[in-house]
Amino acid sequence: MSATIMYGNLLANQIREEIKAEVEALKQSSVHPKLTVLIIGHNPASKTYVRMKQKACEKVGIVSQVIELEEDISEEELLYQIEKLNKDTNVHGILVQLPLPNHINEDRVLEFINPNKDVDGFHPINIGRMQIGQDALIPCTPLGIMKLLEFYRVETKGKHAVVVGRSNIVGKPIGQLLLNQDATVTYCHSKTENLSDITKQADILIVATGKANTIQAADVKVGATIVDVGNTFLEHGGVIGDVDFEAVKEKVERITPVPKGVGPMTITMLLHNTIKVASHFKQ
Ligand SMILES: Nc1nc(=O)c2c([nH]1)NC[C@@H]1CN(c3ccc(C(=O)N[C@@H](CCC(=O)O)C(=O)O)cc3)C=[N+]21
Repeated sequence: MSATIMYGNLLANQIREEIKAEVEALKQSSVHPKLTVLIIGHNPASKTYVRMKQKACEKVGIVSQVIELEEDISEEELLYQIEKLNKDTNVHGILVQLPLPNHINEDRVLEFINPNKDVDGFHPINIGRMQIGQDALIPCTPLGIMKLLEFYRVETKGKHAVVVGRSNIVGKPIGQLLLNQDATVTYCHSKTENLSDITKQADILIVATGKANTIQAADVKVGATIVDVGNTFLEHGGVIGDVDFEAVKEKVERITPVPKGVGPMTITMLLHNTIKVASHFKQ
């Protein structure tokens, strides 16, 4: 039996068509959805991601503005830029591209964004709302993964979901969303002992370590569903995930590829969150 490859780009394209129609409808009621991205410094990966976000916005008719700020900008100046966007009624979504330079306090910056415009879903208010199951802006990668699991009819209720990686932007929130959908969730991380013993028990395995080859064929259960969140850029071009895809796919029921797996869903959920905010501006 060969695995189903869960192509995020196919579902992403389908959802983007729906979003495009919703943007059209919003424009009919004089709301022009707009996303503003702040990018600080010259991280090449950040530039690539921001360009992808801009292009995706353009394709569905969302206005995208990118504000490029110098690497040595002060935290106060950055907060001032955010404050202007918080107040600007034409701006629906605000995204501060991460990582930030070391001299800037990331927590302070993320908390400064108006939670109702926080299309990344990184504000403590949104994290709290999500945790208690209230309506919230949900982080894009976890939300994209949930949509992908739903599309491929992956049962979560009562299943053992193992999350490898505990970042605030992927690991922690995807575990919470799976729990909210009645999965039994185990978190693993860099200090976990006997990692393989735990990942082998997973019905659903989410791998978000940012390290290539974290998961090999021996680390998965036959028939499992594997979601690879990794995005490591190779020196000579190309991008790979955290899972040894070729070997693992022979053993499992479903697996996401990299590229064309989770990544395109992340960007699509950014568009989704932006029109979610914009639709609140409709009278
Ligand atoms: N405030 C903030 N929000 C983010 O959402 C955010 C961030 N900072 N910092 C960096 C990470 C990373 N991230 C990705 C988005 C798309 C792909 C993606 O689409 N990747 C392609 C491959 C890359 C390519 O084709 O060049 C794919 O998987 O098919 C990957 C990674 C968003 N991030």
